[in-house]
Amino acid sequence: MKPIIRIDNLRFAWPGQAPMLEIQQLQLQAGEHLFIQGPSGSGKSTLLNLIAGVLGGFEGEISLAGQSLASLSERQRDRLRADHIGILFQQFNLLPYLNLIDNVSLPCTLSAPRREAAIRRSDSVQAEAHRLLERLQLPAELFQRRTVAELSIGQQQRVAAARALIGAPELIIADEPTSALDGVSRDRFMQLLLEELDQSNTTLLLVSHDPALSEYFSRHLTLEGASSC
Ligand SMILES: Nc1ncnc2c1ncn2[C@@H]1O[C@H](COP(=O)(O)OP(=O)(O)OP(=O)(O)O)[C@@H](O)[C@H]1O
Repeated sequence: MKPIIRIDNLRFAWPGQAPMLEIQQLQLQAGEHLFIQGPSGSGKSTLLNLIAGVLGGFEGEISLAGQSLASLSERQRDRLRADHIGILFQQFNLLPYLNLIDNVSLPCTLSAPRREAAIRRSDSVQAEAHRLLERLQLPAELFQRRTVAELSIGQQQRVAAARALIGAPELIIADEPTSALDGVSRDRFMQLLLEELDQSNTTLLLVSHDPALSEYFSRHLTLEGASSC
C-alpha cells in the first residue's frame, strides 16, 4: 500500500543557517497517527509546513499521497494540499464574518474531490458541515445564526476541526489544536477527533507541547533541533 507520507533523507536549513531539521526516513500509512513533540524552536512547525508544501528549499524527498513535492509546481502543490490535507492550526484562520456552516464548507469550494466526498457522505456539503459540527458537539442553534466571531475560543476550535475534516482528506495536519482548552475539554475533543478520523481512515500529524496528548498516539517523533527518525 502506498504511504500517505513518505520522507527520505530530509534536510532543511534556513538561508545562511546550519541545518535545523534532519529526518532519514519516515513513512505514515493511511489511518496512522503521529505525535510530534520537541522543545520550542526544534522545527515542529517547519516540518508541518514542509509536508504541507507551503515551504520549499529542502534536500531529500517528501512525497504526499504518492507525489514527490519537489517535482510539483507551486500551483500543483496548492492543488495537492487543497485536495488531500485538512489543516488545523492554533490560529484557526476562520473567516469571522461567515457563519459556522459557511466556514466549515470552505474547503469544498476549493476542492472538487472534497466536495464530492462530502456529498457522498451526507447528500450535500451543507448537510455534511452540519453533521460534523453536531458530532463535535456544537449546539445546532449556533450554526446559521452566529458568525464565528461571536463564538468562544473552544467553539471556534471545534469549527476549525470540522473544517479540517470535511470532505475526508487523507491527511490532517494539526499544530497545537488544543492549546486553548482545559484538560476535560481537551480530552473530549481528542476523543471526538479520533473517532471521526477512524471512520474515514485518515492519517493525523499533530504537534503539541502537551505531553498528555501523547497517550492518544501509537507513533511518536521527538525533534531536538537536528533530529532523526
Ligand atoms: N521564516 C523564518 N526564517 C528564518 N528562521 C526561521 C523562520 N521561521 C522559523 N525559523 C527558525 O526555525 C527554527 C524552528 O522554528 P519552528 O517554528 O519550526 O519551531 P517549533 O518547534 O515549531 O517551535 P514552537 O514550539 O516554539 O512553535 C527556529 O529557530 C526559528 O527561529
